[in-house]
Amino acid sequence: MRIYGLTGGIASGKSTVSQMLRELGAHVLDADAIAREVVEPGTLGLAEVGARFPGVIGPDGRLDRAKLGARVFADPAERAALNALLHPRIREAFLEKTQALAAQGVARVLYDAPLLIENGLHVGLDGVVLVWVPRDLQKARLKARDGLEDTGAEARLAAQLPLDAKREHATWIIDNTGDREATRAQVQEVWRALLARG
Ligand SMILES: CC(C)(COP(=O)(O)OP(=O)(O)OC[C@H]1O[C@@H](n2cnc3c(N)ncnc32)[C@H](O)[C@@H]1O)[C@@H](O)C(=O)NCCC(=O)NCCS
Ligand SMILES: Nc1ncnc2c1ncn2[C@@H]1O[C@H](COP(=O)(O)OP(=O)(O)OP(=O)(O)O)[C@@H](O)[C@H]1O
Repeated sequence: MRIYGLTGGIASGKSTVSQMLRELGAHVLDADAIAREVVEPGTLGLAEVGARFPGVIGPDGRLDRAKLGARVFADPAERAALNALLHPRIREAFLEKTQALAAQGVARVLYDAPLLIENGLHVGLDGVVLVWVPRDLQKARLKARDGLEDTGAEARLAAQLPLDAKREHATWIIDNTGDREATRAQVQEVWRALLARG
């Protein structure tokens, strides 16, 4: 089975591209979704996060994501601590899901992961698709989508490698500056390239 990375940055348009790829028949595994599964109520992941970050589990027993986000995006050391707890679990769940797809005979899978390159996970993959936008547009879309003030948006952008620095690791770059149809045309082209590789 071939494994491709699908990356970008916060609010660069990965989910938009991933949805378009799914419509074309691609299998996409979503790291953000896996990151939620590993802290579902009753998991060891949630227990460990609750022990390290007191007060982030709400009265309903669920993770208060806004509270934890405010803490970790404001402080690199706190973020590193959360990453150390969750990234190995996310990685393990990704490998399990990939193996299950391989056992079903699926020919290729894309791993949609915002921190793919930051975490060195692009090394050894069959290729990397980067969803790129200029930084000012990335910030504007982030603020609009998440209702963030400038400081909050800057803190989140600072937690990731700039998209411009990710370009050198990309096999294909999808420029998501234009409208959705302009992006869809590029997605179709990349999908054809993936199919051509077998
Ligand atoms: C801090 C948390 C609780 C905030 O939750 P929230 O629902 O507000 O955001 P969500 O999970 O949807 O993430 C939104 C975006 O933030 C960015 N982001 C999330 N975590 C991180 C991180 N540790 N470092 C840098 N950027 C991050 C990504 O671009 C992601 O797509 C959550 O993001 C989390 O648990 N992060 C740690 C796990 C992780 O690294 N996830 C990223 C994918 S592996
Ligand atoms: N081509 C586009 N034109 C206009 N708006 C867009 C376009 N692509 C995405 N958006 C909007 O920009 C925001 C970010 O897109 P999306 O959620 O796909 O990004 P993402 O990379 O998956 O983000 P995250 O990693 O933070 O979850 C969303 O509000 C989305 O509706």
